[in-house]
Amino acid sequence: MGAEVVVEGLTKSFGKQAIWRDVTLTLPPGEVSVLLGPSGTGKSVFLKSMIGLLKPERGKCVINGVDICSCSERKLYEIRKLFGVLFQDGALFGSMNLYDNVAFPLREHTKRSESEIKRIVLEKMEMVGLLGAESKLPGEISGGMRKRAGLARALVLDPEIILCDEPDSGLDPVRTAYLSQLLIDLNAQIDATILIVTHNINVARTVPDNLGMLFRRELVMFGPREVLLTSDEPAVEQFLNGRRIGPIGMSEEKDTATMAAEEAARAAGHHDGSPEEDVRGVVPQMQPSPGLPVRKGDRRRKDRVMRILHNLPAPAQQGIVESLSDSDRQRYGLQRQPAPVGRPDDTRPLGPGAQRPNHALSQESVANLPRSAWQPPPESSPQAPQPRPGDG
Ligand SMILES: Nc1ncnc2c1ncn2[C@@H]1O[C@H](COP(=O)(O)OP(=O)(O)OP(=O)(O)O)[C@@H](O)[C@H]1O
Repeated sequence: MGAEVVVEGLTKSFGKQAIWRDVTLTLPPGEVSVLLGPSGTGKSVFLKSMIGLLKPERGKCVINGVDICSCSERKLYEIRKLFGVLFQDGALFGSMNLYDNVAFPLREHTKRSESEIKRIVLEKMEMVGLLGAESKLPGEISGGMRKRAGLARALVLDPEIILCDEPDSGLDPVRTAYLSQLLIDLNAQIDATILIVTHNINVARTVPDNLGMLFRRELVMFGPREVLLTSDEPAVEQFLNGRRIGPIGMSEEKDTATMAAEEAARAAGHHDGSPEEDVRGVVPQMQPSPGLPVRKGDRRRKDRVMRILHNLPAPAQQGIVESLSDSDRQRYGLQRQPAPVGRPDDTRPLGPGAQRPNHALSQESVANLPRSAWQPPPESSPQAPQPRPGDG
């Protein structure tokens, strides 16, 4: 199982420029998480801080009991071996063919023989669908192939934690879907903890177990994907829907006068090309390809989320409960829920022509949810995590 990453109160600035402050989140072991955020909010800086390439001024990032923000260089070197990182552009060496690029970390960090290296390199290249392209130079292949080669290289040291910086950048929607599938398949195969940084809403909606967003130098939220996907937080709603109307502006945030002027223009009938439909709401999560094992992280995640279900906002509860299979419902002792009803108290204005998602739980449904922290049946999941203090 992948390692847990516990980030507490992390704060980073460059000189006088504050990037983000007091970021606290946990990447649960073996689960897939996505971090969203407008351009320039410091998502890449966050990834670099997690592997100790940048030093935050305050806070901790604890992996296997080691705080990588304050540990020795030697410890950091050891901890870094747990990571596989897919950088935005693949970060391949332009003068090396794909085989040598993928073999690089093995030659650099291990004492493996060339025949062992060959076995591992070919195995990972097969995993990402690049077998046969070993002798190509990075300049001779497409952007999607470069990403996959970067992923193969990130995998050769059998990482427990995989960080992906905008794996979709420069890829068309179809290649992005294939790459997303590859990451979910990988998670099913090796149970690694995965963090993906992206702007891609489709990836955010369909891939992760957990979803968070950076905005205005803070982590707006981080938790089960259903919480963010059904959130009424204006910045989240604007970002998910890709609208101009809202607190996010061209240079990250808007002043109130600009927001008021945009609202007035909209009210006067100006259509700015933003999508009519509100895409918020929980959609089915991407599953591993047929024939692959089920994701262990998925089971652990469901158990974890059911323990904290009663603490989550009602729309998120609704999304979680609706996505449970019949056998899940049995496991958690849930009755089939009656059809959801709309939320009468939500009267905030929506974008032009947008529909409010109908995702609130009825009072009767809420009454049917477990009232106290749920625990996995001991005989069916002996290794299920125990509730932690504060979970419920
Ligand atoms: N080494 C550095 N020195 C000084 N400033 C930096 C450094 N690295 C990043 N920054 C600044 O930190 C801010 C956040 O950059 P970062 O690349 O993390 O944003 P991002 O959210 O990943 O953006 P995008 O989505 O456009 O890739 C930017 O203003 C950038 O100029």
